[in-house]
Amino acid sequence: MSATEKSFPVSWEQFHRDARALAWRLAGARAEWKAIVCITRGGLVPAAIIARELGTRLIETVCIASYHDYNEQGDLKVLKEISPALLENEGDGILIVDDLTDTGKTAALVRAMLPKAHFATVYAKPKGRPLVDTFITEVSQDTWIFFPWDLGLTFQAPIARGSAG
Ligand SMILES: O=P(O)(O)OC[C@H]1O[C@H](OP(=O)(O)OP(=O)(O)O)[C@H](O)[C@@H]1O
Ligand code: HPA
Ligand SMILES: [Mg+2]
Repeated sequence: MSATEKSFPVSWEQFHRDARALAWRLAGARAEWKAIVCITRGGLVPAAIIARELGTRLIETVCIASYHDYNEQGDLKVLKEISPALLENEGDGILIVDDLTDTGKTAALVRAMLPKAHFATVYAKPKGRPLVDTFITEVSQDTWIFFPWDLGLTFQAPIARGSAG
């Protein structure tokens, strides 16, 4: 991915609110989803919240890794594929969930596995946006989203001291 200049830190409360907002939209898109396929690891957290809101009990994972060192994307590696039972009818009625789409490479790979599934992410950047059916918040391509599970409480330098700290 390209160099990121801005940061968008997300608290647990904000993530919960945004994932719940996504669930509201998905509830309006279809009466019932056959299953949720979540893209690990980031998709596990919104998938749990959405499954709770929509009453979905069948949850599958597709395990993909690509960002190895902070914001450096390497080759996409599929560590675990989707169960063949869920690949029937090209994924019609299946909901794919991830935390975000950035370049769209992960979304394109999973979309090819389930072409008729509905793809939902909590956050989207412009390059990935066309690959997603439903999302909540868009941030610019040069923004890095910091998820609550990657953050801790640290001292913040006063604004008057400037970025030098
Ligand atoms: O649109 P893209 O540029 O493909 O990037 C988006 C993907 O990158 C992150 O996953 P990552 O591969 O870092 O693994 P993780 O979910 O285990 O953190 C994120 O959770 C998305 O799945
Ligand atoms: O902006 C991001 N934040 C966290 N993980 C990511 N993986 C790709 N882009 C991002
Ligand atoms: Mg991921």
